[in-house]
Amino acid sequence: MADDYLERIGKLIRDARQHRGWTQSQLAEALGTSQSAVNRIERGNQNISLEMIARIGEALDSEIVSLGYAGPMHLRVVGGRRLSGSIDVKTSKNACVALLCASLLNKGRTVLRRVARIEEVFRILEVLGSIGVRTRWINDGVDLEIVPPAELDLDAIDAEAARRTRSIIMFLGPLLHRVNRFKLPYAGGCDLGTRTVEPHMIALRRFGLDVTATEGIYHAEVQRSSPDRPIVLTERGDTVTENALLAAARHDGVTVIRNASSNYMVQDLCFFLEALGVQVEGIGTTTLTVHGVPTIDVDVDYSPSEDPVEAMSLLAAAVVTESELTIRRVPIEFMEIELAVLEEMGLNQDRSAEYPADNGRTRLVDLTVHPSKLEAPIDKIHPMPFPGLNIDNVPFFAAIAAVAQGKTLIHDWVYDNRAIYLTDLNRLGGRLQLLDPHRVLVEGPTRWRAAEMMCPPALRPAVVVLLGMMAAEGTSVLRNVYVINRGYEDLAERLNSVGAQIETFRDI
Ligand SMILES: CC(=O)N[C@H]1[C@@H](OP(=O)(O)OP(=O)(O)OC[C@H]2O[C@@H](n3ccc(=O)[nH]c3=O)[C@H](O)[C@@H]2O)O[C@H](CO)[C@@H](O)[C@@H]1O
Ligand SMILES: C=C(OP(=O)(O)O)C(=O)O
Repeated sequence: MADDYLERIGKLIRDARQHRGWTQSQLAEALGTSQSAVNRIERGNQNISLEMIARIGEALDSEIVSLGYAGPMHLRVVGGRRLSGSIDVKTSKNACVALLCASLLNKGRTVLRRVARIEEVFRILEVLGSIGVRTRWINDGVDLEIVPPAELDLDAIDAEAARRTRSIIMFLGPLLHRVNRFKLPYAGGCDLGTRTVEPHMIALRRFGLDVTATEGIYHAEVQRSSPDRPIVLTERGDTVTENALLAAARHDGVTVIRNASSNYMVQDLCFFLEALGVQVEGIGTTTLTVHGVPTIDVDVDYSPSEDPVEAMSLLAAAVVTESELTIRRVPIEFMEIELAVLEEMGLNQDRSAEYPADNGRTRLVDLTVHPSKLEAPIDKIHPMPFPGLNIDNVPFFAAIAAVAQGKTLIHDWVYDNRAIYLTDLNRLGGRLQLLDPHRVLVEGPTRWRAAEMMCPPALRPAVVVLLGMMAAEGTSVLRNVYVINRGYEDLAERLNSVGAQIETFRDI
């Protein structure tokens, strides 16, 4: 961009900011950057991306600089490049959304450290903001502060934001302690086939919540009651376990939850509840005993842990690009089975000594992946609830199997649609055969070729396609990557920092 152009944009931004009555620091906070960066932008001394112009336009609600915010975001990938160096894993989407919902339990101020700046979190923040919860990014946009109002304004709920996430379902647990009657829009999220919320209703009914669903709205009525015996979950699902925990946290008494998920996000939520003064026994097991407290009013400061699925994604990026890459801050307990399978496939990797995550509980390692000659595994790849191979990590095995010698059977029994989207890799030269909606046979190795295509409407398969593009020589285009931004913060920029060449652009 020519310098005078930068200066002109800088002036427009300054005018729009002043028109809004904001200081540079306030704008910086809204953008998650520093005051000095805003100052440089306004003086035209900072190269500024279309992406940043779009975000400023959005923050200032200004037509003048909203030019770049016209359409969906796309990625242009120059593939065939080796990655090198090291990259940090960010905090997990799934813990962050659960903790945001959990903040509704607390009358006090909640601070969550190093929250991933991802679309899924933004949607929940929009919903929280619409019902009167004050949220703001602090410490240069790194941490989140959440301050609830005395009364929530549930009638004002931002239904559009709510419908774009599935996590909104986790409002039910906390809300049943605050209001006797409320409405919530249906939960949305990725298109992965049928994902019922029946297990949530079955668990929460025990606390006196009755929900009828009509025309895209859940109508909730609460006549608070005590579960008189252990709650047995009908599925060992993550968010259903979290919802039961959230309901139990402010239930005046002891609640036992059986067939609970002990997955990473559930553990993070348990640690957070403990910080709120709710004792939880059995963390990491399938029976959780919750000593609820009727009123929670504490100023709490908590650091959610790192994302094992992001760790798996970065590992898969290294494997398909035949790179040597160190992935730092890997929550090893939640990657062990994946790594054991990959070792059997021939992956050459080494790990640092373990060290604690900022929550003081989760164990992390730095993992270095070396270029390896991989063979297809003898047994099929299939997920199980933790401690099994993580359901969200299964799609990454499709990309890895594509570079391994031989045939790998991937069986995603969990989701109706997800395995189907993996066959998008065929557009990039992959040889994947869909045996039925849940099983794909991947034949490797692959001679990748560049292509232009739409993102599949599911987060992990979309990233798998991106990985294929990174492996393919030439320039590929991946269109409409909102679904990736739902779960990954600045993925393109971060991969570029270790040697990828991915450009983000928008239709203007
Ligand atoms: C915000 C969040 O944390 N999302 C995660 C959570 O979603 P969430 O907890 O919403 O997962 P679902 O309730 O949709 O469960 C996933 C699928 O597995 C099936 N199922 C699940 C458990 C079980 O014991 N038996 C069974 O059949 C469900 O019927 C469903 O089809 O868990 C999923 C499964 O780990 C992950 O993919 C999501 O990333
Ligand atoms: C399926 C996923 O998430 P969600 O439950 O948010 O749709 C995922 O993280 O891969």
